[in-house]
Amino acid sequence: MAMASVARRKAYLLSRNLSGGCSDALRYSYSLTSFSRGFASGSDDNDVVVIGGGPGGYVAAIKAAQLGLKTTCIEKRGSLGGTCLNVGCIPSKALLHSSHMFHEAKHSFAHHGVKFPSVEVDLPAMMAQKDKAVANLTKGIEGLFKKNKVNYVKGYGKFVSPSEVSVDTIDGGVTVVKGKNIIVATGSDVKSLPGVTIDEERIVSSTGALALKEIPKKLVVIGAGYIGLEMGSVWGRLGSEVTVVEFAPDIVPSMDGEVRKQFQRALEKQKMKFMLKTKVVGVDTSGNTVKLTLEPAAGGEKTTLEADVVLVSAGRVPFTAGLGLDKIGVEMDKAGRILVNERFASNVPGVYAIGDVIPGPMLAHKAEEDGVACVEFIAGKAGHVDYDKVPGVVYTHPEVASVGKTEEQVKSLGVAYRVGKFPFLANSRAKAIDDAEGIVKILAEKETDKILGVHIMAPNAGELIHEAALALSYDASSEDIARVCHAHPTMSEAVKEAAMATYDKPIHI
Ligand SMILES: Cc1cc2nc3c(=O)[nH]c(=O)nc-3n(C[C@H](O)[C@H](O)[C@H](O)COP(=O)(O)OP(=O)(O)OC[C@H]3O[C@@H](n4cnc5c(N)ncnc54)[C@H](O)[C@@H]3O)c2cc1C
Ligand SMILES: NC(=O)c1ccc[n+]([C@@H]2O[C@H](COP(=O)([O-])OP(=O)(O)OC[C@H]3O[C@@H](n4cnc5c(N)ncnc54)[C@H](O)[C@@H]3O)[C@@H](O)[C@H]2O)c1
Repeated sequence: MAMASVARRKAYLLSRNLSGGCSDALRYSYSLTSFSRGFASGSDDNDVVVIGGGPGGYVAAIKAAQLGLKTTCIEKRGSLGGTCLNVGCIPSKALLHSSHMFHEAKHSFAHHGVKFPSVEVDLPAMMAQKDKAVANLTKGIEGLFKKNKVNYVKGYGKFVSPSEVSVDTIDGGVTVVKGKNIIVATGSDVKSLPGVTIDEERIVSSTGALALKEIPKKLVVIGAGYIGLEMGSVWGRLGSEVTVVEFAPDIVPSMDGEVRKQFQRALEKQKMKFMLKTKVVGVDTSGNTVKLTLEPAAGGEKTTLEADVVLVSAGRVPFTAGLGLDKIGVEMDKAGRILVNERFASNVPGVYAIGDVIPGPMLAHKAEEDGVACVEFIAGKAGHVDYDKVPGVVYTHPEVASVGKTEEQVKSLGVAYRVGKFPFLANSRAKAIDDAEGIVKILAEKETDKILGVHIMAPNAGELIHEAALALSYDASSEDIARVCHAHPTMSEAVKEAAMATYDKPIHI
């Protein structure tokens, strides 16, 4: 049965040549031979040991167990879910939602005919709701481990050999966990900036920004990326004056340029200030406020900026401290990322790596896909991840979501293309709910109409993008999307109309 489904998948992948002719068919052919060190049979050894219980690690562990492999997951923080669940995706989305509700209540409800005398923020209650969401979800993963018979060891793991991990357990003991195959899923940590010392009170990383005890009057954010804009939005909505200092000429440099411009305007309307092409060259914490010294990125006259709290969000770096990778000879690149091949195998036989600790987008869903594919390869099955089709979402309001290539990337490839756009101002659902700021933009190959990239700015862009992700994964054309019947009235109709605009004409504009 399993062989039949593998054969079907191989025929499918080869026939479709899915990701631009490179990875899928190739990855499949790797998967036909198991490069793993084999599986445990009756011994105490594990088939798979996973170091790190984040979205990459815990998903890999569950999938490995589901594939019948004896599996142990080692996690040092005492709770599962990694950065994402404990101090990342989930708590930030909880605060984004709560702060959005406050902002709506204060600024939009009356317009909809919903009035009450006053609205105020109860910050401890907001934080408690966030903490409850995190606690429930981390416990949920422990439940999934039990259900799938994944052995869970709480402690700090380090390699003593390519098949043995010594764990300093959180209750003070030491234990050695042996595995035929070991997956490193140790994630990432905040990138520090020279001369800017994070104390998680006045100079905070995202972790501190998720747990401030008071709403800062002035918040300065260093870095206009995902974290800076999301956490800047949270505190801006709650009343902080937010200034974002960005080294590059643009916010979220990886975003489609046209959508980015509209996005920046939307954030500026929400009173977020931007200082682009600017770098922080000094920080003085001696007074009651933090004083930042700034300089144009290209050099020039220095200026100062005061803040009650400074958020350092200038990127993240792979986390491999104390793992002993050098001891077993695992190769890494200059950025400290573990180098792996198409099967997530490092240069050391039996040692694999997934998620934020390897090259690729630092996103939870990408880490999960890595985890599943990695253990499928270990089990001798077909694994599949296409980094060109990983959606990205900035969860501000409006949200910005994209999948595939930006217009700048398409241009640089020299591909002849068409663009179809549709504004939410012409979408009936968006108008009905009075939340119509945004656009859908589709890029398709001129000759074949094959979709190359989709970019959406909309209140719920993070949900809308998956129609596009599916289309891209199936090599669909814009006409394929346009000819699918979309329910009315929905925001999704804007995707259909943008698709119509790509190969022909939209109806409603
Ligand atoms: C504020 C914030 C918001 C984010 N929001 C989103 C979002 O909305 N969507 C999204 O897709 N991504 C988001 N991310 C990124 C996302 O969190 C990461 O891409 C994702 O967590 C990576 O998963 P991972 O499993 O590779 O690593 P991690 O989640 O970092 O997990 C690694 C785990 O390994 C453990 N570990 C490390 N070393 C050892 C060791 N030696 N022994 C034992 N355990 C060890 C760590 O304690 C950690 O729990 C956000 C990140 C931040 C910081
Ligand atoms: N919604 C999401 O999916 C989400 C949310 C949060 C975090 N994340 C992930 O976490 C990672 C880290 O987030 P992040 O926002 O820290 O990084 P980022 O890479 O998204 O953005 C960092 C920004 O800081 C700028 N920068 C770098 N050095 C600087 C300096 N010295 N001065 C001023 N600006 C500087 C960069 O040009 C960039 O715009 C992201 O790569 C993202 O993948 C994802």
